[in-house]
This record gives sequence, structure tokens and C-alpha cells, in this order.
Amino acid sequence: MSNRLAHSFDKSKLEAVCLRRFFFAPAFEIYGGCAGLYDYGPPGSALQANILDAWRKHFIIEEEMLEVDTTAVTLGEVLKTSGHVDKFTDWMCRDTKTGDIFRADHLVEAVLEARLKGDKEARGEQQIEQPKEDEKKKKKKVKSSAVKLDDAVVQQYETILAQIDNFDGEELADLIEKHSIKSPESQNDLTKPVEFNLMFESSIGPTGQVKGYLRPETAQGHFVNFGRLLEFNNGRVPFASAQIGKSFRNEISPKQGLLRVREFLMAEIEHYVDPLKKNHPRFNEVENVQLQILPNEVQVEGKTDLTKITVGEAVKKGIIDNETLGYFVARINLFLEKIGINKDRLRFRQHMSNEMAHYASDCWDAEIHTSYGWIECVGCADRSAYDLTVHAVRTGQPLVVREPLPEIKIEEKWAPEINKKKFGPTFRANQKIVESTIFALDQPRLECIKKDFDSQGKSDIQAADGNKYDLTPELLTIEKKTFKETKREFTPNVIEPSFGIGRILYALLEHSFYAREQDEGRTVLGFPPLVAPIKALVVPISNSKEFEPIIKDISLRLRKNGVASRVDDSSATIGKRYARNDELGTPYGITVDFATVKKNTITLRERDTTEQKIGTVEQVVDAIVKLSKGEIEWPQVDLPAYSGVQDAD
Ligand SMILES: Nc1ncnc2c1ncn2[C@@H]1O[C@H](COP(=O)(O)OP(=O)(O)OP(=O)(O)O)[C@@H](O)[C@H]1O
Repeated sequence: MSNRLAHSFDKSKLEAVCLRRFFFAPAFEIYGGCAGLYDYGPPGSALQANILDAWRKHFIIEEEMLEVDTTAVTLGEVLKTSGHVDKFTDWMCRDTKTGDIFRADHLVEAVLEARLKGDKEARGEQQIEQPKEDEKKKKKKVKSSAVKLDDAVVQQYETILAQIDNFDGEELADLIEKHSIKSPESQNDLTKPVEFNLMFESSIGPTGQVKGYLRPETAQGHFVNFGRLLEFNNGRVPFASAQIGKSFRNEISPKQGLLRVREFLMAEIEHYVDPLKKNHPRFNEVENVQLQILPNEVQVEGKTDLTKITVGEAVKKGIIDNETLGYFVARINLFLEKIGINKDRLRFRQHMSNEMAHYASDCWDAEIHTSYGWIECVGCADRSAYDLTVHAVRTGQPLVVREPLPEIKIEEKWAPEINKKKFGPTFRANQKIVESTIFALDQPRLECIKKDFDSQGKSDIQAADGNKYDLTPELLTIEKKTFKETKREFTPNVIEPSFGIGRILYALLEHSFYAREQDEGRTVLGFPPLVAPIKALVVPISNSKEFEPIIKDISLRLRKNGVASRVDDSSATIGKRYARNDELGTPYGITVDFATVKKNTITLRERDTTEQKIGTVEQVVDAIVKLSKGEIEWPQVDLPAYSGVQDAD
């Protein structure tokens, strides 16, 4: 935009605007605050509500998804089955003397990045920014100093950084030792990384017997309701469930404002699809969407070069695993652009093998570039049949789709049969879980157990509770039987786009923030009208009584059309009043003056161009309504241009 000061982004100015205008602020601030918890004020809440409204329309309504609203307090057993109790962890290490705590992968990343920065400075390629006064006071900040590194070391660091999400605890311990990484502030040694579970644990009810957790994601609430959702959808896939709700993670070291917090809003979609039919009926609508991607093999080479490609090509070349996953990647891209994310600062990064959950077959993160670097804002994973399978095995509920076959199929299959007299007394309380595990076994595994019985007289299985159980032919028999199949039964695969709304909102604040070339570099939040907290500002030229009924009438007309507006009848100059609202991102301003009283005409100002047009009250309100709904854009407003203040005669 010509009006924008080039390279004008200044994080400290944005932070000041966010606080001054109460977009968000530390929670419990008057008590000194609490790390990782934030409250949103009026414009922040409205911005979030508008992003969510756009999200509901773009996904839930457009795709006819089934919306759910499930509890945040979650039964411990559910999260044990999903694997969160055992595996939802990050690696944590401590300063051996001060006890300061760090998230190990983030610390390695910060130290190596600082060393590379120092190397660039020593080579004269980059100047190290001097920390501002308030930053100097912040503890634990990793500082850079101008030290030249060997070329081989630079290459090594770059390779490590490109794969930083890929390391487990042992590997992080090796990196810390090999590269002499110390506690940043004290330079003391660090302990070996240990696992820290990120869930907030509690108990449900007064007995203390029922374990519960605050959910770390909304997904499990969808899966445990799969049976009902499937029935709601007449027993057919594909379909998707969607949910907007709070999630909670006890992050080791919350930082970067809204980007890593302990309570945040998620919007998650679980799309259930036949594993044999991962094509998507609407793929043709998105196949020409242009993406910037970073496939995993590029990262393995230690590179971060982006490839520009259409989603159609990416699926065709097998870079993105299947059409349904590609469809969602494209729809995420379109959504983020629609709400105002700069498409040049948006990329899709593929997960590397260790980074991806063992059951996932492919995963792409939508990462948005901010002053903190590239930040994952949406995860989009093909989770295969993992979630539904583990819950089905644990509960004995068949979370499957039964599809009529075109013709009856006669098949010989291995079939287990349990000897109830011996099975119950042997497994006692675990009988149900062992039995459901056996009946969920596939044909090759059943055949394997049968062979073990014949050769060794015993075998074993790992049940859904993670324990091993011994099996003998006295407890169950496995024989081939003939089955007449009229239905095909399968567990759907799940494609999961998972949005962190706070991260998207913050990235949008950064991408929208600019300073004007004129007006002493006054700052503006250039939100698209669709998400702007307030769409129109109504400013009377003075506080003359004559304007009151007109202002009331304009406000009422806007309200009736669902357009959020505000009247600023303070005594500040019109310029000052507009400037205040530029900081709130209000895209349109209406000026009421004495000509309005006589001629029913008002002027309409657009925030980014500061251009003005003139029309009757009805014409201007109609234009604002259309602009706010995204039906037209500013150049299409068919009203004469205007400069200055109206003449009253
Ligand atoms: N602590 C957090 N604060 C704010 N948003 C978060 C946080 N953790 C996750 N999210 C958001 O939820 C989305 C889905 O969560 P997911 O479990 O995929 O994140 P993650 O891979 O654990 O994130 P990270 O690696 O950054 O910790 C993320 O893309 C992100 O937008």
C-alpha cells in the first residue's frame, strides 16, 4: 500500500498499541500476572469472534460439518487410551546450580541461532541488534556475540536447526554435550533432559478416585462421540465433525506473548474418510490454489528453500499424501488469506518422520512468518485409524462403518473363540480389555497366534492398556471358518486440521500493523473489513444537538444490518479521532456535518487509502454493509470522490 512506510514494523510499538487499546493483556495483571495466561479486551475479543465467525462459515457451513461442543474436563481413562497420559510430553532440563528450567529443544535452538547470528556479525554480513533497555532486564535471554565459526560448524548448526523438532531426549542430551550448550544467563551446566507431561491434572468429584485432566486438545471429545455422529450422518462417511473450544497445556516455558500460552482457543476438524477412498469430491475446486511448501526431504538436507506449487501438482507428484489431505491444506491456505494473513509469509511445512506421531501417515503445518520467525499456527495431519481403533479396543464399542457390499462375498477367515470358563478366572478384572483386543486383531496377527499355539502351545498379545497378556489354546481357539459377508466393515481414517486461534490472531496483528508515510508515522492496524473489530466510526464534526438524531439514525441502520459501529463525539479534532480508530483497525469512517442536516449527505473515509467518497445516508450505509460482508471492495463503491469537509449550502 503506497500509504505505508516501508519496513515500518516495530514490535515494541505493536505491543504498546495492543496494551493501550486493550487487545489483550496479562491475566491477573494487578496481582503481578501469571506466565502464559492472557485476557482479551474489547477489540481483541471482537477480532477473535470475527475470526471464528469467518472460520465457521468457511469450514462448518461451507463443508456441512457436524459441530460439537464437548467438555474441557476430560476423564483420565480417555486420555490414557489416546496416549496423552504417557506421551504428551516435552523435554525439560535445569540449570544445575540455579535450578532455572528450560524446554530443551527450544534452548538448543536459541543457542545455535545466536551463534549463527554472531558468526554473521563476525563475517560482517549482519549487525547484531542491541537489546532494548527492558529486554536487558529479562532473564534467560540467549545473547549473541560476534564469533566466527568454521564453515563445517555453520553447516552442522543449520542442519540441526532445520530438524529441531525431530530430536528425542537422548539426542537432545547429545547435542547439549557435543555443542557445549550451557544455561544462558549463568553459563552453568545443564541436567540431562527429562520428560514433562503438559497436561493439567485434577480429580473429578470429592472422592479423589476419578482422575481427570483439562483437555490438551479438543479432538478426543470428537472421537468418543463418533458412534453418535456416524448415526447422525446416516451411517456414511466421509463427513467431518468440528469444534471450537479452549485447550490447556502446562507449557514448560511460556513465551512470545500469545504464541505459547497455557490456555488457548482451538478450532479443530476431524474428517472421517474411507481408508481406501482418500480422493475428495471437491478437490477440483482447489487444485489450482498456489502453495509455498517445505517438504521433509528438503529439511533433512538442512535447507529451508520454499517451493511454489499448486496443490493439484503436490498431490499428483505424491508430495502431499492424498487428495483429502491436499484439499484441507488448500482450504486452510484460502482461509488464512481471507482473514488477512500475508500469503508471502505463509508456508506449509511437512513433518519429518520422528516429529510425526507414529500412527500418522502425513502431516503438514501451516506456518506463518512473524517477528519471532516461522510459527506453526495450524497442524493438518492424516492420523490414520489410530484414535478410533484405540478407543474401540479400550471400550469394546465398535467404532466402525458398515457398508453394504455390491454382492455377497464368501470368505474363509481365522476366527477366535473364547473358552469362557477359563478366560474369566484367568484374566479377572482385565477380561474385557483382553477380549476386545483379541477380537480387534487382524487376520495376519490371528494366524501368527495360531501358529504359536501349534508350535509352542502359547502366545501373547499387547492389550489396549499397554500390558502384555499370555494366551494358551485352553483359553481360546483359533480356527478357519467360512463367512458370508454382506457388509464391508472398516475403521475410518481421520484427517485433522487443528487451528490455534490465538497464534493466528497474533500473526494477523503483526501482518496488519503499519505506520503511515504521512501523519508523523501514525500506526494503523489494517485488518480486512471481514474481521475488523469495529467496521465503522461515526464522527460528528462538532457536538451540535442537530447531529444527534442523524447519528442515532445511522447507528440504528448499521446495527440492523449487524455492522458493529462506534460513535466518537469527543472534542478531539477529526484527524485525532480517525487516528485513534486507525489503531483499532476500523476500516471506515463517516463524517456528519451541517450539510448532512440540510442535504442528507455524509462522507465515507477508507482507512488505508484515506480516500473519501460522498453519498446520502442510505447510499453510504448500504456501501458499508456490503464492504463489511466482503460483497464489494473499496474501489467498487460507486460514489463520487470527495476531499475536505462538506459545504453546508
Ligand atoms: N501453547 C500454545 N499456545 C498457543 N497455541 C498453541 C499452543 N500449543 C499449540 N497451539 C496451537 O494449537 C495448534 C495445534 O496443536 P499441536 O498439538 O499440533 O501443536 P504442537 O505441535 O504441540 O505445537 P508446538 O510444537 O508449537 O508446541 C498449533 O498449530 C498451534 O496453533
